[in-house]
Amino acid sequence: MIVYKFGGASISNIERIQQVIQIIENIEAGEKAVLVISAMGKTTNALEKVVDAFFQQKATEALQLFEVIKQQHLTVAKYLLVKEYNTCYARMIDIFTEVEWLLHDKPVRAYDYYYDQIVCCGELLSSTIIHFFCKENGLNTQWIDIRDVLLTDNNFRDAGIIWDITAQKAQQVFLNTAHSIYITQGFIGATTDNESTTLGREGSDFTAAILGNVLEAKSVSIWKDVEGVMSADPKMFKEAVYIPELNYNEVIEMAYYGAQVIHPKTIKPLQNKHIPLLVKCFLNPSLPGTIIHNAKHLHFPPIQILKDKQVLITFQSLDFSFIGGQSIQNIYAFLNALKLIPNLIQFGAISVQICLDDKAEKINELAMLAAEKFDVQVQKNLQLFTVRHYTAAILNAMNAEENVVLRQQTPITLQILKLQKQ
Ligand SMILES: Nc1ncnc2c1ncn2[C@@H]1O[C@H](COP(=O)(O)OP(=O)(O)O)[C@@H](O)[C@H]1O
Ligand SMILES: N[C@@H](CC(=O)OP(=O)(O)O)C(=O)O
Repeated sequence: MIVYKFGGASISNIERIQQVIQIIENIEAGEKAVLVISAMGKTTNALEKVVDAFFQQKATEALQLFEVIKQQHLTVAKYLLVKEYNTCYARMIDIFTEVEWLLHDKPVRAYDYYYDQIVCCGELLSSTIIHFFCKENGLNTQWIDIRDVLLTDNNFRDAGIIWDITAQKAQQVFLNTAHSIYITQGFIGATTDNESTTLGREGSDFTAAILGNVLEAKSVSIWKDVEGVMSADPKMFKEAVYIPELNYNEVIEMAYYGAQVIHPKTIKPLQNKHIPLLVKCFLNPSLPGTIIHNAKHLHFPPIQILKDKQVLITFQSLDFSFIGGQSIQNIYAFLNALKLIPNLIQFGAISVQICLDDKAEKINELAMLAAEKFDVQVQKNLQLFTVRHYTAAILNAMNAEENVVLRQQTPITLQILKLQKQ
């Protein structure tokens, strides 16, 4: 069994979908494969706007925004399909209708619940189109609604996987049937009450890793628009170089510090079962891509990661007492309650500074909660720049940087938090 994940960029237009079909056609005969599909292009962003309008009780606007998404998907299906168009159309109408029914109601539950019920249709639609396009091209694919397999808790928008039931269902669905190529959705799941859930933005990589784990896949490949994992985002750093081989440790660090190429939750399920992760280029499938596995003693180039929209919170004791175990416990309790993960922490005698992603509402809540026990200061509009495996030249250049509010250095990792250029 192999798992392939196709992200939004790989299916963002008709030409790219045609390229993806060639990759699927090249899967070796007799090999079982699960194809995990994300929503096309920026569909999830567009669906988020539908959710916002619906939740603000702007029903007409929500329906209009949804109509645009509908037409875009119908146009793609119409262009790609002839024989299979009617069946595909009927399936798409079912998906549209489910959302439209909901949009005609008034919101009575929490925002996150509606988010998941609406946003999940992006992956349902894209996977339906790809499945029928495979059939149109003579491939005998089987479409699976992942919501019947990947079961989660009801923590909408960041649902937690119920691993044992998911493993059992995945094995029943994907291993006990004669089909060889399955098409399913990334990013979405369902509760045991059949309510749709999502796993967090960009969560399709995680879905591929979950399925790889429970199906004990030979490998998981994620198909991207880059040659493989690079030493930095090539859209931001011209000097970025391709890295042919990485280990799980390095990638988990990169993802944690904000490298956007792989979702941070992807590595653990694969590392736990020693399943290699391949990052491959859909624009040129013959390129080797990057292999991520258990390798030791690798030599890495300097790896640079820029994370925008950071905030620095300084918690200072109210009475000049030292920051000790109890105060740290209090701060961690606040962070845990709000599900906030620090990107950087620095201790002083009577203060502690924590850098976090600027999720405005949660940051305000954190500041309010902590104000009872600390003097709290919040500094916004910051950028976290991390370099792993830095050289002397990089160290000098980073030491010369201006507008730095925090700096941290270990023998491997150098980080500066600086004012974001407006
Ligand atoms: N270290 C890195 N190596 C390669 N690509 C990176 C890196 N950091 C960020 N990226 C960006 O990740 C993009 C691919 O990821 P993404 O667009 O999220 O793919 P998808 O939507 O297909 O999952 C690349 O176009 C690149 O700009
Ligand atoms: N469509 C979802 C899930 C996802 O993983 O997408 P992509 O593979 O395009 O990053 C999102 O945009 O968040």
